[in-house]
Amino acid sequence: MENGAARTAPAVIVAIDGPSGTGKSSTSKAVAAQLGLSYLDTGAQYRAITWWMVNNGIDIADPSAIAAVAGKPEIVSGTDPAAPTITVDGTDVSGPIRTQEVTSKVSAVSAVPEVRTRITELQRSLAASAQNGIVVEGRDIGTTVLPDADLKIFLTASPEARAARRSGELKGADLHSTREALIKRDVADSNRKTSPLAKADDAVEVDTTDLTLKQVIECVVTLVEEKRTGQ
Ligand SMILES: Nc1ncnc2c1ncn2[C@@H]1O[C@H](COP(=O)(O)OP(=O)(O)OP(=O)(O)O)[C@@H](O)[C@H]1O
Ligand SMILES: Nc1ccn([C@@H]2O[C@H](COP(=O)(O)O)[C@@H](O)[C@H]2O)c(=O)n1
Repeated sequence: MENGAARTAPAVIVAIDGPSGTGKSSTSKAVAAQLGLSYLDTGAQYRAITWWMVNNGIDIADPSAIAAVAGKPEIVSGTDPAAPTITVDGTDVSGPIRTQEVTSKVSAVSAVPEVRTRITELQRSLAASAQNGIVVEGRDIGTTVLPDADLKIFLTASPEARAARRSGELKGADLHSTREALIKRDVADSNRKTSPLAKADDAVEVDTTDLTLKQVIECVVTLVEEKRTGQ
């Protein structure tokens, strides 16, 4: 049985979207592990294709150059929440996709429609093959990738809270520049033409500004369980 959990509940598809640093990855991973579901970090997929573009000398400022090679890299995501993996052409890129260079270029690459089509196909295929269900987190999961998800959550938090979380993670990086970088990425992701960062009309919004991570996880687990029992 997937993730080692003995379950009898029907498969459930959970979409978790929101801006950077709202807690999507931490929450999704923990909820999936707790409920015996698969887990997919779609941001890691966009980061992986960006890493490949940078590594292959593709001009990130030229959408047509990106589009021309969008189908080339083979991106494989492992969906065990206890040990999620991401490879490009067989190489483990879980570390390199978190560099400042990739973070600063990912919004430009993910805005290219050919890239989105390619990555969306991968995401739908992984969701369809998750036997017990899956938690998929990103920016457009509830609106575009899985519009029929059983439960959609949209996480938010103030820019100040998000910057404080991120600078803690980056070992005390400057709070002001971290906040500016987060906002810049959100603006780019929210304003692209194809499948922008957006809350689905039927998503439940959870403001995590004043919640601990544990409280957010409990809140989402409760929402999933209510969905499963038809409450
Ligand atoms: N409610 C919370 N309270 C305090 N810290 C939190 C909370 N939620 C998440 N964090 C911390 O904030 C940081 C960012 O969280 P996480 O990576 O889960 O966010 P994200 O929305 O997935 O970000 P991104 O979209 O940029 O990948 C992590 O260090 C995480 O431990
Ligand atoms: N569904 C998604 C998920 C992510 N992106 C793009 O990837 C970037 C990195 O995402 P992280 O969650 O790892 O921070 C993000 O800024 C988006 O540009 C996306 O477009 N759609």
